[in-house]
Amino acid sequence: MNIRGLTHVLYRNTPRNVLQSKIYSPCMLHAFAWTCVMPSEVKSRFLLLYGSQRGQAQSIAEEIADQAAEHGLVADLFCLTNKEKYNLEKETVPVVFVVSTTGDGEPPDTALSFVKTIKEKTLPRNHFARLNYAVLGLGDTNYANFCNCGKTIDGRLQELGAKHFYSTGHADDGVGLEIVVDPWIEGVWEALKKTVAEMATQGQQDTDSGRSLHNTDLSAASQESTGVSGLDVSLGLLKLKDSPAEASELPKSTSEVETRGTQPAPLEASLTQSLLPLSESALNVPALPPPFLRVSLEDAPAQELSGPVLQEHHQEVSISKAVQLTRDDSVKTAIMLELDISGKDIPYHPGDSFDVLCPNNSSEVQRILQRLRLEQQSHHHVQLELKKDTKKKAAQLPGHVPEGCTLLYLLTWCLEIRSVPKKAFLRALVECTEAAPEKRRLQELCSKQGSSDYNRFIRDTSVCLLDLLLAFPSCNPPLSLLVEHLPKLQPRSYSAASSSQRHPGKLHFVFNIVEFPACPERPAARRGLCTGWLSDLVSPVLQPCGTAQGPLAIIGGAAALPKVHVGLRTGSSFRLPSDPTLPVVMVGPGTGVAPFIGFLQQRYSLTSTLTHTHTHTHTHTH
Ligand SMILES: Cc1cc2nc3c(=O)[nH]c(=O)nc-3n(C[C@H](O)[C@H](O)[C@H](O)COP(=O)(O)O)c2cc1C
Repeated sequence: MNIRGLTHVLYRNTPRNVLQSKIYSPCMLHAFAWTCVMPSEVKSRFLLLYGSQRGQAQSIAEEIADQAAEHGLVADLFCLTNKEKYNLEKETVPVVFVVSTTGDGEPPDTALSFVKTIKEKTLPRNHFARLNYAVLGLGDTNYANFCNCGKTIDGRLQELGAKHFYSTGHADDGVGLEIVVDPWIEGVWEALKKTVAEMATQGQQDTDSGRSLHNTDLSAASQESTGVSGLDVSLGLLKLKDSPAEASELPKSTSEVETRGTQPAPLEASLTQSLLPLSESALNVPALPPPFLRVSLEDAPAQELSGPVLQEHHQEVSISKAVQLTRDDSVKTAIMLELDISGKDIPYHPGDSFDVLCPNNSSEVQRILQRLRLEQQSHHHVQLELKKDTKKKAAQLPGHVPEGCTLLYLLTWCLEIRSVPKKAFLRALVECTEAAPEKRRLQELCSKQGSSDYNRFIRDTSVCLLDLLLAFPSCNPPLSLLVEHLPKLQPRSYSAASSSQRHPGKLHFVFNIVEFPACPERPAARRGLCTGWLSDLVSPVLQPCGTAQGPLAIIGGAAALPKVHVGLRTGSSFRLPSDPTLPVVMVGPGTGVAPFIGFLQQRYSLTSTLTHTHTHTHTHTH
């Protein structure tokens, strides 16, 4: 029985709902039938052609040929110069080109004649209509015409009707060929196997339709032989059941086969997935930032630090009061905190702001430790050293990491783990990522071509290191990379919402608990770093006390008042005009009205400003 006959049997015996489900298309049945009748021990071949000046393209092509057997394929490997060995016009298998560029964007000597031939102006537009090919171009971005030979061959084959079966790779010797070459080779096998099968199916269809054109009797005989009776087809993949169908519903045209891509195209781009053209584009990725730190962990007994890294002007103060300003069903929870600054040197004025030193979220720290597989060493002491052979200019030990602090302390109080990773960090993460598609996506995100995806999926959604580690599970960076790339954990600043004249020894500030809802890039919702931490600090001591209009909760007795570290920010010029007769209009969004409360208390010695101002704000912001 021929392929078409077997396809027909499969088709007639496959339930309609299975066919309609798009899981098994008629086209697939056809391809499947082809694989059924193919002798399993015969390896599928493909043609592998290289053009090389100094041997790199040749050795990469040889490497591809060596790996082919592992994938059940065999490569016919030739240098482009050996034209008598191949015939692209008649080729019935996929063709892979590996070509470098030399001189000033010229083809290597061994590819010159091939390029000249395909550039021949007399060639018709459909000259290579049957050709399925992929190009791996080698070049160097330090030269003006990057990968020009690969691009020339690619462009001309397209003009002459050939089709890509796999995206073109442009590898840059300037940053390391392997950045593109390795993932390109890893991905080519799947595409090759599919294309080999599709071309074989196509070849068979062409043969069959050729036969039917020339011999109608043979066609009739073949249709007879496709009757179910007398055939015993048993397949594990498909559950066969009688279901009559017309032979005319079988795929007939070549376009049905050709329009199927080698991989299902994603519908939407995401943090981990790009769309065309980016997914097939050549990438300009930044140079790999040179590593400069050696980080070791020591299990030596030493005093463990606790609390933030303090500077001179930072002081520890108690939270003496907390008032929840909004009701539970409000869009945002607003809280006013009163700090007891009596006896401290914090000479603030309304219009000033001050820093609150907050730690990273402990569960995020734990999850990073887990991902780095360092949970067991969280209390080990971190030793930092500059790499002696580092190529980084003016490399320095990070000043924000205290000597000998523990790993837990480092991640809790020193590094901004929520910071949005810069492109250089993404570039460095590429090197620690195993899976080829993840590697490629990280390359895209740090590349020039992937800039808008970077903005959309990383910067605008405030994606942080942990989000990336979760989205790219085969990315396993060493601790040193985190210390090199994560910036110093910054304090968060708040405006004073009180006047020290009105509240001597006290400092008020107001904040909303910022919620970042879950999104595809960040599957778990999270709260603002400092506001989430502050609300956790006070919530155990908040006691409900609300009336319909008044505050809902207020901090309980003097016991167990939480402490925070703060520092006054100097140099503010945000002040009320000194002329008290001057009318002032104050406009601010939400908790942005905080400094105005201080101004009003200062000027009018108001006591109930907070609630009034808040009510007013509410009206305007919702
Ligand atoms: C003399 C010379 C000229 C080159 N000119 C270019 C060029 O114009 N464009 C480009 O992208 N790469 C250029 N390259 C980089 C090579 O294409 C790249 O190093 C490639 O990996 C070499 O592969 P091969 O050893 O197979 O020739 C040039 C390299 C050399 C040594």
